[in-house]
Amino acid sequence: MMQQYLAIKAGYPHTLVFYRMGDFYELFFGDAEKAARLLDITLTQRGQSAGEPVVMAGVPFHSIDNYLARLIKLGESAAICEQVGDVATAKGPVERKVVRVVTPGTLTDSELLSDKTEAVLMAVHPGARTGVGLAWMSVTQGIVFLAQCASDELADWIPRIAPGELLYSAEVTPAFEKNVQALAAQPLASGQRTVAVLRPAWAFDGALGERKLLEQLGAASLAAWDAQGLSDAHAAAAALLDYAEHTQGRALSHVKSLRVARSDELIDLPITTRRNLELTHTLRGETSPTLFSLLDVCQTGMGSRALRSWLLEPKRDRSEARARLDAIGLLRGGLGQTLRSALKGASDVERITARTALRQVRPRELVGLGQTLGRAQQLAQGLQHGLPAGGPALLLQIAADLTPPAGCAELLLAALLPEPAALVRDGGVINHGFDADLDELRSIQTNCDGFLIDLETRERARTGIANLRVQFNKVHGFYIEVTQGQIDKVPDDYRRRQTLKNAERFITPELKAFEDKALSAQERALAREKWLFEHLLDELQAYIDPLTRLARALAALDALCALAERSLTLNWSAPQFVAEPCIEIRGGRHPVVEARLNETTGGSFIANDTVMGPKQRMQVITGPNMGGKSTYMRQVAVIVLLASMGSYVPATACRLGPIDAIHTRIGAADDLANAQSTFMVEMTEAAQILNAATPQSLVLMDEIGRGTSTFDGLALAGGIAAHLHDKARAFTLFATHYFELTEFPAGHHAAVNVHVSAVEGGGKSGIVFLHQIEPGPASRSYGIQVARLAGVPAAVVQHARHALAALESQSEQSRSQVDLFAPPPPSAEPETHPLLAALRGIDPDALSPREALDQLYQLKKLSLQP
Ligand SMILES: Nc1ncnc2c1ncn2[C@@H]1O[C@H](COP(=O)(O)OP(=O)(O)OP(=O)(O)O)[C@@H](O)[C@H]1O
Repeated sequence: MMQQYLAIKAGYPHTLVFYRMGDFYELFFGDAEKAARLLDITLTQRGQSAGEPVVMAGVPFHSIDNYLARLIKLGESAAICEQVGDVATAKGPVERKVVRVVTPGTLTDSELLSDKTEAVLMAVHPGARTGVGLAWMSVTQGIVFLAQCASDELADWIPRIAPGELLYSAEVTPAFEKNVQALAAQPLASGQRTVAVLRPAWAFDGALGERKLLEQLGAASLAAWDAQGLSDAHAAAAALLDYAEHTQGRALSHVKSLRVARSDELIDLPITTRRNLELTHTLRGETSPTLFSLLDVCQTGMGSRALRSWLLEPKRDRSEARARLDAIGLLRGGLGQTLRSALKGASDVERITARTALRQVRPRELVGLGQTLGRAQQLAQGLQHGLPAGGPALLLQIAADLTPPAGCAELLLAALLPEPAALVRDGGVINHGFDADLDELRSIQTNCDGFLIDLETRERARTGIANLRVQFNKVHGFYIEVTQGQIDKVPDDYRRRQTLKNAERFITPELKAFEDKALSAQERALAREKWLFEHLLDELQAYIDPLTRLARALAALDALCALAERSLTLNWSAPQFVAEPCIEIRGGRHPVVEARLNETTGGSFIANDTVMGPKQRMQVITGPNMGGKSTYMRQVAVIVLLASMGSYVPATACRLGPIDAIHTRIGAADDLANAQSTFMVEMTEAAQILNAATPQSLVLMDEIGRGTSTFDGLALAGGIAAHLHDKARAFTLFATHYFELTEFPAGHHAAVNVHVSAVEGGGKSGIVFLHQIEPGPASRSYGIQVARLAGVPAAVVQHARHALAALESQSEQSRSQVDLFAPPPPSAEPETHPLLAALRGIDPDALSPREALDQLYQLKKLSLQP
């Protein structure tokens, strides 16, 4: 057995091999030690192999999914090795084979996957020059995507595609490998990481990739997909498909779609933008409250996944968004609500279809599929009824695709019990009346008692032995028992089976025949069920294409109905796309902040207008902290994004010109993992934006420059604003605390000042935020009031007031003469402890970690003074 194990393990050196032994999956040697550590299971030792004790660890077969889920979360892969030979006839260990490999990028099992996200597998292959070929897919979705990009663009593509696994060739340059590993190591927006997987160089072959793609598509040329000539992407696709087939243990017959992604096709949403706008994860990494959590009222996992990809991949071309808006417009009129109720509880047809193609589907999933097909039929009819003649093209297409393939639902209904066993292995899956042989085998089992009573009655009558009994025991099987006193009445066809003290036991040819049938019936019924199930899977292969289309139609309908529902519930309106460059929003709101306000304080959100066009491309936004600057800027970006995906928007009206990117530089988070300081991160992000922004980009800059000293920061912020205004000419929202920047519009014709309003005097904090955007610069910054509101000690606030007064009184003179940190006169405040004075002298943002530590020691020392 160890020989067999080692031979199998040799094929999966980097994967944990789960080796089936009876009711357990066992892991051996290094795998066992690793699994024991990761899964907290017990290590044991048994026997010897090559003179060493065999170290092993096992998990019960019925709870394997649970362990697999944990391993996958940790980025590990597992090869599942089953017994495939016949236990009864095997000499030596039963034949075993790896039937599937479960890896983070190729999950198909509904038990291991979240129903709202895809597991994505990706391959990258550097070409002869500087380009890189990319290929990616989700095995359950069945679409292969190809792209080619410059190698420095990989850093944009990988986080956007967010693969669970990233394949690369064993023969790339060390620099490329280092880059791939560094990109894989970066946490994704979800907090998950990508696992980089080394594959043999021969797997990355362009010609092989092209051939494999043609085979999948059943086509003679890739021209129809505009995918010819992308040899680096083809090479990546070769490795991608090879690996996916290797993990699934079979060809991927359901993968029949191909798409070429071009970097200029989508609105650019860099990972920083996704993070800052809190699209799918909050800045803390939670999935709610986010824009997606607010939008996602889908009834099915398929719908949620579609909606998510619409949100994260809006197209620059507006035709898709227009089609969705038309559809939503119609669904808002009551039809959407009806369809939503009908969608409730529908099965995940997309995943079930993929799993059917991969022959991994479970009986209950197929029953769910059968029921959902009935529902799809109703939905198709409901839609066709509800649509006006020539009604929205998207809905007409969905209605056509929703019509189930003829015969499929009927086949499933006829073939499967309404509540089948979880696994075919246990039997109890195939329906009654579907197969005459199975019915007979089953009737033997169920009618056993009836037959025996009937036989007993007949034999009593035939022999005249009144106390004759037909019975069964495990050792001797079926028999007819006759007491010694009646032996002479026994007919000739009785064969003696066993002699007891008071009785003889006989068998007859009829009983023998029944015995053979009954004893093997159960086994045969099980074998027959397995065969029938496999046969059913064969038959279902013919339906894979229409089922895949139906799944996409269901998903799209669900997502559209969700958007229609949101637009009604949250009071959103339809955006209008125009050709001239502009972003015009009337009564815009930030949907997530608004919802949170509603929930928590019941307070109402103050709506704001935004008007930007060729003559007014930049807004310099000033106003107090907490005044709503960030919220205002984000709401503009969110509204632009929602419109671009084809959703209604939280505004009373919205006119939108072409948009190619949304860039954001907001907040400051230390990138500790990459040992970059706050300021370094800030400047790196700013540099990326300055290099990428175009006149069709929307740029959000929140307090740029605050990570360094005032003069540095101010100088940098001014330079950045000038570049965005003069060179990039992007639509820019520029929030700043540098009052000096309010002079910027005077010298730059397309920039204007706006401010968030606040009034002094109200409440105990001395300030009331109105959250209203108004023209012109803010009159003052209210920083000290906000500090007081936040609970900064009164002495510090008082000190600050003093310093501020000094600054203001000297504002006409040179600023450098003002000593910001000069202690206030003794009358204003009692004498300060040297510790406080030292504390005040520290600018945390300007310190290196080393200096910070030194300062800490200093402070500690000072604290000991009386
Ligand atoms: N338009 C609005 N209507 C109602 N409440 C708002 C509005 N805008 C902002 N708020 C509330 O004010 C809070 C602070 O807003 P925001 O973070 O945008 O302020 P800010 O000016 O960017 O502050 P800072 O400069 O400190 O970052 C929000 O969390 C929200 O609760």
